[in-house]
Amino acid sequence: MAQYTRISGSVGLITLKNPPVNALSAVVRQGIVDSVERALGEPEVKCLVICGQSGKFCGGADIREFGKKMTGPPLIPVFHAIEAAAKPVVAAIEGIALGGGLELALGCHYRIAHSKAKLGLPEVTLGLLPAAAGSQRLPRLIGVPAALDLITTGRHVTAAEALQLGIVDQVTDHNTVDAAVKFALSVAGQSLDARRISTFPCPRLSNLDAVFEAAMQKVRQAARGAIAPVACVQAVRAAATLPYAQGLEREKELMATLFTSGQARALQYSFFAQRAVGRWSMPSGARWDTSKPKPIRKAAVIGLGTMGRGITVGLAQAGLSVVAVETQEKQLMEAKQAVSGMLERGAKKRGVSPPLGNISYSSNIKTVGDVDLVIEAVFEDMALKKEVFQQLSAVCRPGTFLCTNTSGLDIDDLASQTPNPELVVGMHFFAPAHVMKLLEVVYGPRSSPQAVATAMQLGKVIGKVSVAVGNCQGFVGNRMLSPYLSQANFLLEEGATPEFVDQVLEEFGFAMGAFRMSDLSGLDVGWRVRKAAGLVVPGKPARMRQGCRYSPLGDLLCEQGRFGQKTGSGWYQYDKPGSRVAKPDPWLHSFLEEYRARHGLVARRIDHQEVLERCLYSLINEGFRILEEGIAAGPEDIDVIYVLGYSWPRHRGGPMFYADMVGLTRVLERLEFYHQAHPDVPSLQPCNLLRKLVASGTPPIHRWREVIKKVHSQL
Ligand SMILES: CC(C)(COP(=O)(O)OP(=O)(O)OC[C@H]1O[C@@H](n2cnc3c(N)ncnc32)[C@H](O)[C@@H]1OP(=O)(O)O)[C@@H](O)C(=O)NCCC(=O)NCCSC(=O)CC(=O)CCCCCCCCCCCCC(=O)O
Ligand SMILES: NC(=O)C1=CN([C@@H]2O[C@H](COP(=O)(O)OP(=O)(O)OC[C@H]3O[C@@H](n4cnc5c(N)ncnc54)[C@H](O)[C@@H]3O)[C@@H](O)[C@H]2O)C=CC1
Repeated sequence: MAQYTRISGSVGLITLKNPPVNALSAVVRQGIVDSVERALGEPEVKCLVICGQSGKFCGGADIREFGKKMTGPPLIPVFHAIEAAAKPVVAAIEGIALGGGLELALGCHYRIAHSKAKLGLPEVTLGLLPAAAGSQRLPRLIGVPAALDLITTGRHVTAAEALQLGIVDQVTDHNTVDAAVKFALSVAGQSLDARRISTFPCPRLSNLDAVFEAAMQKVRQAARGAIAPVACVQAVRAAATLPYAQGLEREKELMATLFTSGQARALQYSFFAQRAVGRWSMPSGARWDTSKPKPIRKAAVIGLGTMGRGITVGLAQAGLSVVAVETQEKQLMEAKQAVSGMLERGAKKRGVSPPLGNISYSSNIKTVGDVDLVIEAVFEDMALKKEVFQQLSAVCRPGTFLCTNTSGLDIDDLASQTPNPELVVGMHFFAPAHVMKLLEVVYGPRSSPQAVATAMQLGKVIGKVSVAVGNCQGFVGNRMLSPYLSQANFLLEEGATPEFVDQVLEEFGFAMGAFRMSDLSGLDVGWRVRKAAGLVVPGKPARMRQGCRYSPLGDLLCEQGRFGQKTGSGWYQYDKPGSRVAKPDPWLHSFLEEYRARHGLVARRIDHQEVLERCLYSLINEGFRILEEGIAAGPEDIDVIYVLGYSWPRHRGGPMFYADMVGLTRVLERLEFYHQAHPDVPSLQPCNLLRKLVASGTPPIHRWREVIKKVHSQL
């Protein structure tokens, strides 16, 4: 609702009340209309202030209303009524003014912000544009280049930047509503002609075409197929070239296309999914709201390689004390330098001082005796990790949580090395660990709810989106990646090139195709895992293992020392080791031809559809198996992992959402088709849960859990 009160006799105060973020629901919109009307009708009222309850101005349109039947007054006329008011209306912005919230403020005649407030038009991140006149008012207020930046990126700006850009008129460190009331009284009675943004001409640009061409090129490059950023540029162009009323028409037209698009649905699903994963549960019944985390003040990181360094940075930046342990003296020195560099760069960006003093370095594991939690990040070698866990059990004080950053080893096996297996969980970070938002928190059968809650909470403290998953080889993300990469390799055997497979996957929206990604992460990583699993057996019939199809292509490249970018060659060639520019490699093409000839394989023409379907549907099929086994609690968990950890295009929601969009019947049919063609590839065999969902009438994704429960109850 919106509450109307009178203060100081002559100020009408409208308070938006819709927890948690005072979103503009139908009731709130109606409340604003009624309150404005009332204030304008009261002769004693000289001016109005609009604020939000609980220190939050407004989080924008109520996203939960999207896709439902529209009720209540639409936003645009509400904001026009405010702008047209004959008494000054001042927005008192505390906390947030986002999306429709900022558009509401732009409809007001003046804006006062608290110094800690954040403002922005993040609609593009939900697959939309600021269609409550934001795309038309903002360029008129701050000019085209700045508006293009804010609207196409959706970034939030601080109050200080908003003041500098001209979005707000005043910033206060004190009570914002008091400041706004004082300000409103000071301008009461003054002419409002120069305060109605919709009447402003858009500031002229001499190089208008060039500005928009450059903006379009930039968003197309970054968008990876997302349509909203493109529509945002078009809407701002309308503001720059058309009268306000016509610009609004164009904004509406563009919004209509976006609003009903699958991309907007996917992005809005993704928004809620990222919040839903925080409400985790375990098969034991333990849950987020019944398990209390322990506060972590001091942590240790063991192993300062690629991952340990990033994890140390993340912990120190969040204000924790960190003991960073590395046995190799040379590595320790290098790590210290690298970590300090990362902290300094990060601090410079945020305008704070680097928290170098939060970290103590050591080559002796005994120095971790007084920490609350340890994160082990030594080589991916079970024997070594077991040794480290035994050492930790001996030196850590009772109750210390022992976490491992393993990419896929058995958490329970590791836990068995300690007298307190309930304190052991996986904290699987993604590289670079201080940048990537995802954290898989892996519980074993003996992990306590408190250990899971503590790891989830620590993830939050260091700014991660944490997803709780069960223990199995590769957990969720890497396990699903395995059939995807296998299919990519099989396609090479059958006639495709790495360039073609990558092109199709990148056109779909991945930041990198399967082969460019493998070259970046290092081909030796998978090679070691396959060796440990007994799959790399020199001299064995190359293309079958344990009765299943197996491609040794990656192993053969590793045997040649081609580990990817780091060695200057892999699936592609690079100018020098470490270079990032992948170039097609004639050597690789001849190698593939010789390989096919050696194995009697005849190259055939493979089209886009086959590449996409085989790579994606085998990955999705594994996702259904994971749901069936209860390794992930729901499809949202898998989708968040893929969007945040594996560069799955956000505007496609995630693999399970994508399956829902394509249609489960279609996914099942195509998997059946490919499995018939490749009966020796078990990952193409549709799993029971997928069949069950189709048999139960292909319910929409938000109802899959009902069927998953039934699958469990039959086990
Ligand atoms: C606000 C935040 C920054 C807060 O962050 P934090 O404190 O970290 O808390 P969270 O966990 O994120 O959130 C807490 C809680 O709040 C829920 N929530 C947050 N924002 C919203 C919201 N806007 N609506 C509803 N609920 C919200 C969140 O889900 C959490 O709850 P939980 O899920 O239960 O845990 C952060 O939350 C944030 O960034 N929020 C999003 C802000 C945002 O993006 N705002 C923009 C919204 S879109 C908007 O405003 C649209 C417009 O401006 C234009 C609308 C015009 C509409 C006109 C429609 C015309 C259509 C024409 C086509 C017709 C086609 C046809 O013909 O049919
Ligand atoms: N590299 C990646 O992209 C990812 C790796 N991981 C996992 O993280 C772990 C570490 O991987 P990376 O950082 O890539 O390895 P890395 O090879 O870069 O670093 C490992 C470090 O551990 C040190 N070390 C070895 N034994 C030690 C001991 N007993 N005590 C202290 N330090 C010791 C080594 O000297 C080395 O510096 C592995 O389990 C890996 O599977 C997880 C996610 C992503």
